[in-house]
Amino acid sequence: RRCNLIACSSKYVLSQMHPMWQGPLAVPGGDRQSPIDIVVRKSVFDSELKPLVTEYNPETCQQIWNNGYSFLVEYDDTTDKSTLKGGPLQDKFRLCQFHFHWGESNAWGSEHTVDRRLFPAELHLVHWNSDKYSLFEEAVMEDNGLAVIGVFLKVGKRHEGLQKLVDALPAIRHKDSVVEFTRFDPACLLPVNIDDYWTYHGSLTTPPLTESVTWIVMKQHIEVSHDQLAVFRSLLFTSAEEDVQKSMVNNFRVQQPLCGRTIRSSFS
Ligand SMILES: NS(=O)(=O)/N=C1/NCCS1
Ligand SMILES: [Zn+2]
Repeated sequence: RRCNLIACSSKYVLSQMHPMWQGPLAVPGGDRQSPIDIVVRKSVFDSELKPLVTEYNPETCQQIWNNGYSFLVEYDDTTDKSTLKGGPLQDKFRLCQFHFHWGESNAWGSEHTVDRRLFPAELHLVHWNSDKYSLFEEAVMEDNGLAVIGVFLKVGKRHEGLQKLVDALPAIRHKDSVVEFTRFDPACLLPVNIDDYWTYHGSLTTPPLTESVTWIVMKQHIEVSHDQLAVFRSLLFTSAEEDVQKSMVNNFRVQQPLCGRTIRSSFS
């Protein structure tokens, strides 16, 4: 408890040293960092939470690229074509990208956990508040700037919708590689039931780590095959020019102190 208080009370918290980010990253505030463990019995049912409304337009899908930490599928967010509203959100949020975090083995890889349960991977669909701001870069600095949907992945049957994305990965094996990627509907990656979720106020889990995120973590996971996940692990953190090639695995942040935050659930 004491160590948590130190982490929460200090003006700056040093996020876990991470080789990819060359040393500790001080983040402002530090009392609403992510990811966290979701302790189910401590979450509070909120009957005011509405169903989530996603309206994704596959035509806004543009490219897929390896940013040296994960791979991102990027969407045209110059207009309100792919949006998220409802749930805990007061405003309309625009989809800008989605990406994943995963482990070197199926035993771990997710950033959030549920009662300490780890999943082999976690999908993040990143949206910014287009009612209040005009650019992601602006929204990322504001309390109510971002909304990220987290979906856990479990190893099981092959995910047909994911395969188009998996087939594109060999073309972006190295850091900074990018290929055109169009007409992909991210709704196919959502679980059947999107009405059951946990929500809390937190931060980005990769730079700039700003405390601007309303997290919406789905209770229901999706299934992908072992082979599909293995292709994620065939990506590299390193660029083609580097001598030593490093497999892109374990690209998750260590969990952060809850600092007294309440996690609400949309289900009882
Ligand atoms: N993993 S995450 O979605 O919380 N982090 C991000 N950093 C920049 C855009 S999304
Ligand atoms: Zn993420």
